[in-house]
Amino acid sequence: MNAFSPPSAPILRVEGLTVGFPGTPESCNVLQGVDLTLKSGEIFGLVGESGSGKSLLARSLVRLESPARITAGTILLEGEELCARTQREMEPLRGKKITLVLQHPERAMDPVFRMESQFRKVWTSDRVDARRQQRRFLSVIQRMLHSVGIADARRRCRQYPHQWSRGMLQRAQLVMAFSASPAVLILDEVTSALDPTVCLQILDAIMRLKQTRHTGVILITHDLFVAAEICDRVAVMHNGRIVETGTAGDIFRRPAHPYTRLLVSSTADPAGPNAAERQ
Ligand SMILES: Nc1ncnc2c1ncn2[C@@H]1O[C@H](COP(=O)(O)OP(=O)(O)OP(=O)(O)O)[C@@H](O)[C@H]1O
Repeated sequence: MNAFSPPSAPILRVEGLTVGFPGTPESCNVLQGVDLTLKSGEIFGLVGESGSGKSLLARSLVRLESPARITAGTILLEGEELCARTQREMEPLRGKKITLVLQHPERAMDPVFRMESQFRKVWTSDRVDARRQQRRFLSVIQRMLHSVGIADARRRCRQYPHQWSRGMLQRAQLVMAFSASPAVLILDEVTSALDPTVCLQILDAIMRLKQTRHTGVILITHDLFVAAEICDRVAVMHNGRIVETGTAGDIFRRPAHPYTRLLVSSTADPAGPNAAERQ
């Protein structure tokens, strides 16, 4: 699936990120000095056991860590430090430069508005050419929906969210997120609880959108098959730390850390039949 090599410019650099909940001792910080870099056009997988801190890391990167607190470390987005920003200073960046997409797409939709309106809401932006963008937004959205396998997009846009399946809503959510062309897109368990066919459609949608938009994607997943299939690099989290980072091939075929070995051995051949193609 990874036919395109990612360009090398790092757009996100996280160093020593330490996050804890007030009232708990420092030794119990949920994130304990996380380091990672993300390049433009790269899909970076984040795997690890439940409770290892993946979702808290995702929320911290968009500075929605509350009630937890960042106590140390830096988050550099295109060279800009995010940890020093107030919530108000973060608002212009969220959804535009850095976006977080969560598991339940139906919760992201307003049930009383047609899908067209849902798309229009995220399309409204402070871009210089916003007015012209508004005029052609429907045709662009329809083209993007078509590219992620949603046919008859014109009719579909006139429908309400409850008339779309969960898999379609998940793809709609991805189209919304990618349509703002953020530098960084964090996807937290977006393929969970979907049947395998829909899951493949979502993965294909992520690949197509990142290739056309050159977005750097952090993909959080419990599914090692998903990570092996789609990610350029994979990081393994354990007890609030990234214990190992490497290409999907390295992580799944030659795991170095004992926890990674345990994780991989508990899943039947996550490297899968396509592993050789990724080498
Ligand atoms: N209010 C809180 N006070 C203290 N600890 C908390 C609080 N909320 C969450 N935690 C802890 O934060 C840790 C990290 O949770 P997080 O949801 O980030 O894990 P995760 O790796 O995403 O798990 P999963 O894969 O199950 O979603 C958990 O161990 C959880 O117990």
